[in-house]
Amino acid sequence: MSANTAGKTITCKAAVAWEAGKDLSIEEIEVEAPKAHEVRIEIVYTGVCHTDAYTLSGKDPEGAFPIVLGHEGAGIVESVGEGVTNVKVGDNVVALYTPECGECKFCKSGKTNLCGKIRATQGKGVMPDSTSRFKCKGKELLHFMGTSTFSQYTVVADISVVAITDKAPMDRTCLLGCGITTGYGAAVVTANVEKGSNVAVFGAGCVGLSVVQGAVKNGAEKIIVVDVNDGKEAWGKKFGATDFVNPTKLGGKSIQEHLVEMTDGGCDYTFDCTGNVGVMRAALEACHKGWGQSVVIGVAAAGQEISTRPFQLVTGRVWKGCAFGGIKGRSQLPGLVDDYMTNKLKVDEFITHRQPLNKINTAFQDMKAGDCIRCVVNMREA
Ligand SMILES: NC(=O)c1ccc[n+]([C@@H]2O[C@H](COP(=O)([O-])OP(=O)(O)OC[C@H]3O[C@@H](n4cnc5c(N)ncnc54)[C@H](O)[C@@H]3O)[C@@H](O)[C@H]2O)c1
Ligand SMILES: N[C@@H](CCC(=O)N[C@@H](CSCO)C(=O)NCC(=O)O)C(=O)O
Ligand SMILES: [Zn+2]
Ligand SMILES: [Zn+2]
Repeated sequence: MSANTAGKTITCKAAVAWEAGKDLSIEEIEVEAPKAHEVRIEIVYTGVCHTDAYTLSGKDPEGAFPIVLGHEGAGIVESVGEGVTNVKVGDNVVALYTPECGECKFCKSGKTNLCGKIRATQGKGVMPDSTSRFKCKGKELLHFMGTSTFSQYTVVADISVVAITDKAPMDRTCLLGCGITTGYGAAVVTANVEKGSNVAVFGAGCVGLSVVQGAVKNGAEKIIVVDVNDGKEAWGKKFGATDFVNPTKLGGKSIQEHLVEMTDGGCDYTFDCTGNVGVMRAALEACHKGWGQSVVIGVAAAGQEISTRPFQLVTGRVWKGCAFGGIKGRSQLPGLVDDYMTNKLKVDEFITHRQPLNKINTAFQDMKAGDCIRCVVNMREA
């Protein structure tokens, strides 16, 4: 493909979100060649994340339409624009919605994985030069999170892509583009959970189970999964959780009170993996006085706000949050792929459903059903 298509517009299939709240539509779209410091990727597999559904719902203040959603993708570099040195044609890659330029104030701070270089245009759904590479039926389509993996071909900034070993199966590594890395990184990098800690994880989806996996890796002693779905008890145990609590079955006692009792004063670390602001409050208040830390990972709808008594913070609890687990994609993702390849990181276990591109709306339905951890979409089957 690359010999014939470099420098030309490619026509391919993509799932287009024409408007908020409507199903995606499989369309033929035109994908322009990459400009300087851009990379065109054939997306081979993509996961579907709750954040895609969140933006499609219309509750994302940055969500605009029509758009090509998707941000959990793996594929092969088809062509590169002028000046691209970090990847080459034929490389197996993972798209990064959290880029890493290595040069901006954020990248150089050593304090965060957030990169400022292209965040403004990324949030507006355009490439760094403020234009789109996608067209359908004569209309421009917006990019999503700098990745747009629901297209058979996409164009990303060179700082938004990382090459990984071609020995790793792309139908698994796509999940390192968001869900698994996010939860695992939140435990291992952002919280840096200490050996012997008590940990509570609210919400046992792909993100929460990945937090469990990270807490196990760091030697946590008690790992309590909190979920309203009893079916998640077995999932939590599969990943190494020691306890499970269904907060709706506490006979009127609050979940924070229950966790404080279970842990002799409160958890050392808690994680919100639900996106529910009431849960975020409970997670903070379940922390141990003096040192407990609560990490917000869940994404809440526009207009939602968190609250607690300031006394909770005055008495030493810490409220923080992270995107992509605090992981720097270009520096750290290849290491996670190696951990997967050497059986140190579970990835296969998260895949409960698979769909072809032409059934991507079923993948969204799968995701919303209680028995789905992740659905992987095969982009070559359309
Ligand atoms: N910050 C980031 O970088 C980042 C990355 C990926 C996903 N996210 C967000 O993380 C969240 C989780 O994603 P996911 O894919 O794991 O979702 P998911 O829907 O698969 O899992 C959420 C789990 O929370 C449980 N839950 C719902 N309400 C609850 C409640 N009141 N108390 C306890 N449990 C409850 C559900 O039963 C489910 O098991 C979403 O909000 C998503 O948008 C954030
Ligand atoms: N546009 C949304 C923000 C959504 C959000 O917080 N996204 C996370 C990644 S979620 C992946 O599933 C993120 O990367 N945040 C940091 C950033 O966007 O710079 C809103 O405004 O609510
Ligand atoms: Zn995501
Ligand atoms: Zn940067």
